[in-house]
Amino acid sequence: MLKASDIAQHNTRESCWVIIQGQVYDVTDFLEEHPGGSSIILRYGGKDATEEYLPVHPPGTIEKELPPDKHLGELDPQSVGGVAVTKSKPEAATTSIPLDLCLCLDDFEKAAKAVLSKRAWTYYSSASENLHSFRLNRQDWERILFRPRVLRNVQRVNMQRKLLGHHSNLPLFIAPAALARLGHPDGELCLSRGASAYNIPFVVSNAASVSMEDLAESMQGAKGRGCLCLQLYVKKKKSETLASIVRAKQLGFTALLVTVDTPVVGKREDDDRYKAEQALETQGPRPPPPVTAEGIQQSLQRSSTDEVFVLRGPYSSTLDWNELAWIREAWGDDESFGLKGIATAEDAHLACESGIKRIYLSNHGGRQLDSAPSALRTLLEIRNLCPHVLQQCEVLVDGGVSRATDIIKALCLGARGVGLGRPFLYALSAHGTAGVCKAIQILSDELETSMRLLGVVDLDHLGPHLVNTRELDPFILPPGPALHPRQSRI
Ligand SMILES: Cc1cc2nc3c(=O)[nH]c(=O)nc-3n(C[C@H](O)[C@H](O)[C@H](O)COP(=O)(O)O)c2cc1C
Repeated sequence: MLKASDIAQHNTRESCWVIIQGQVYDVTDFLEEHPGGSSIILRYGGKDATEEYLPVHPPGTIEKELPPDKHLGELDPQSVGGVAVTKSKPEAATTSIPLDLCLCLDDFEKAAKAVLSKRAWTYYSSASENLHSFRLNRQDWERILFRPRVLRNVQRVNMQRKLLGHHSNLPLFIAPAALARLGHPDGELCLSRGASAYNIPFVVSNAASVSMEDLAESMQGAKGRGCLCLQLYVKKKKSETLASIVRAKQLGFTALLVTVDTPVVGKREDDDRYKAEQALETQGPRPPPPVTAEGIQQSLQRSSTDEVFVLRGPYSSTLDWNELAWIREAWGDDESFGLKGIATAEDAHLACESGIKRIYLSNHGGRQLDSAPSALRTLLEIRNLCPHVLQQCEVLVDGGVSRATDIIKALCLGARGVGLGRPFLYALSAHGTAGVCKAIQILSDELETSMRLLGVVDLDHLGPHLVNTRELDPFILPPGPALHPRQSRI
């Protein structure tokens, strides 16, 4: 048993120990490898990090990441009197907008903002650089107008659709978003319960804070209700990627979507600023680097060769079209395999040419490359330059969706289904599973009403004749010579 006062001595970069759920770990060698940066660990050096650790790591993470000899033993509970245990700050407000007053998805955003910690709000709401893509996502849906038809019998409406290999009650799914436990103690379980209750697909993030096993178990018993798919980040270590694929397969996940827009993590300044503030608070200001020609030269050289400098995040920056082959092979079923984060007609065409059957158009909620197009613009580009993709592949879209009318517009233009990320994170943060269920119910009601008002009773009757895209058309590459796979590779 280790004494709290002894553990407290190990609070530096040279020797850093943390307590998690009564167990003591030496994380010194892991500091630089930590995907969330070293400063957050250093903040808890020599202290109890349980409250910080639990919401953002699935069970077993530390055991998996650290060699067994870094588990130093148990904390002596008798000794705790002297240990400086860092509690998370009481930043969260206690009031929110009551569920009854959440009438549209934007209400959940306001409700969540009122209850989330600064850290959680920052992580969920942030987007990259000037937020151009983030804003475009929302604005572009508004630039499409409907061409509603009248005098039709719209009494009965069919909103069901086969989506992500699943007979879904609605043409929408829960998009993968990491760290749901930052928003609610049950985290992603709120999402799996909601997906199951409403029989829609849930694409689980590869960086989820609840294990795939627990999510799969939560869906059991709800026979045929909802389905789980896995979003895959290809990690630098191939073995980690393979392990995720094997686990998902064994647990009966029905589809695999490889995220391809994240060779590095985008520059989200709100997140970076939050981390810098935390580091400043605990470690004080860092001395400025010496400004000499030699020093600058060295740091430039380092930044172009040193992986840690160049690559933001733990993801593979070498993933290319050829490397996809082993991932497809490991998954073993092309019908349920897809790519997430396609943003041009060329790449959609290339994917289709390589036999990929599912293409998910997305700019990652504006969190990756700023000024990347909205999924809606990519969809319009595909319509112009390689419309056959819409026939040969299941095309999914996401980004900035806040209304069922946005979903209908996407479907009219050839998308098979539409994902929502932040709206569900906000719903679970404000009201847990009940919030997620209410958010889906709102979308379902809006969908039914809007289809009737548009004069359509079945999703299969939606088509381009029902929308006016003129406002966006001037910004979309016009139809031209057919795309060639080899040209596309350039
Ligand atoms: C907080 C947050 C975490 C996310 N985590 C992931 C992730 O782990 N994997 C992934 O492929 N996309 C991730 N995304 C992107 C979403 O899958 C989706 O593309 C995006 O949220 C859609 O935009 P919306 O939030 O406006 O609906 C994340 C988005 C947010 C907001």
